[in-house]
Amino acid sequence: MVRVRLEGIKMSWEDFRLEIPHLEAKAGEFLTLLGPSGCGKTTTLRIIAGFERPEKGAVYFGERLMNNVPPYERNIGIVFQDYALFPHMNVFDNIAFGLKVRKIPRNEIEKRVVWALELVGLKGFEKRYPEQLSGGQQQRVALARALVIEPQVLLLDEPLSNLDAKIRERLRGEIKRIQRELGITTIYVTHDQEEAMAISDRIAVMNIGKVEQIGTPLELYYNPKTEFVAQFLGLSNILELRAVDGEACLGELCFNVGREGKVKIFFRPESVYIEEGKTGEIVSYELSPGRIRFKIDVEGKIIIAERFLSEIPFSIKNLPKRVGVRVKQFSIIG
Ligand SMILES: Nc1ncnc2c1ncn2[C@@H]1O[C@H](COP(=O)(O)OP(=O)(O)OP(=O)(O)O)[C@@H](O)[C@H]1O
Repeated sequence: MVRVRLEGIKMSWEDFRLEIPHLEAKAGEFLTLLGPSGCGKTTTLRIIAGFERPEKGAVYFGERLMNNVPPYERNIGIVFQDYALFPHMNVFDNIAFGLKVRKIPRNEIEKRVVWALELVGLKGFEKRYPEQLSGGQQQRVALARALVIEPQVLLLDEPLSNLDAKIRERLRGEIKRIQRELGITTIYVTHDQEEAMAISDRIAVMNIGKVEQIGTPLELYYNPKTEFVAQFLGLSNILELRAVDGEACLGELCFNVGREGKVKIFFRPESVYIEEGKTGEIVSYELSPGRIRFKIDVEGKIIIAERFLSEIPFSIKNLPKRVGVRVKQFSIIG
């Protein structure tokens, strides 16, 4: 297990600047780089892999400075979005390739390939060719190929984005299980917030070449530091209010903020509770299995609330025009 650390990284293309003063994946950690297309996730991963040389800054694996170590000597396993298997080689040879290059003895290669195939649930597929495999199976082979060399760091660049939703969900569970089992430091790139939340120990949210915030999925979800992070991770309510005597109010809906002046208050729809009362007017609602999402107008501002159907004190057929609104968990951003 090794810690991966970036210090003072700067890199620029014509119309893009990547700037990462400090970013660290702890030893054995599953760290995800999450952000919209073009924010610099892949470039960051390529710098860690050694495919890209930053103009400034340093990459460390443990205490070792890696800047001048070429990719093939960094002992990393990499999986890309498009599998990148060799089409003319069967599964066994695809997985064995990196071991052959390293001149590992034949019997050791066989043992390791069998181990890797079992790890990814593809025992018995040795003789198949990539074209005889589904997308999900091809990606398992790519994962086995990355792991068979026993890398100290695993880098995954959108490995699931070419797969359909069901397989994507199953495979992400397996990637997580394997990562835990091997305890391998893993850096994962995705633009899918749900995937990032499901799979990561910590997430670094990136935007236009910068890391906006890093934290556990729950920290980021409930305590985002910026509007970008709040909005990127899901539906959010953000209210700009003026606090007086430590309290910021929108009509009857008050927040104890412990400060004066302008504040930006953030809360998730599932932190909003609905009760009998007159705080706001129901503008619309949407049903999904077992749940209900309301838009409620409170003093001219729309608040989104989401609850289990069993939690609201009214029948849907008999919803009142006005309801009481309470927010149980909020934070201040900006
Ligand atoms: N070799 C290159 N030459 C010029 N510009 C590049 C190069 N590689 C990346 N870029 C630019 O750097 C920016 C960041 O690209 P990068 O691939 O790191 O983003 P990303 O967050 O991984 O995006 P995506 O999710 O679309 O893959 C983009 O504007 C891209 O066009």
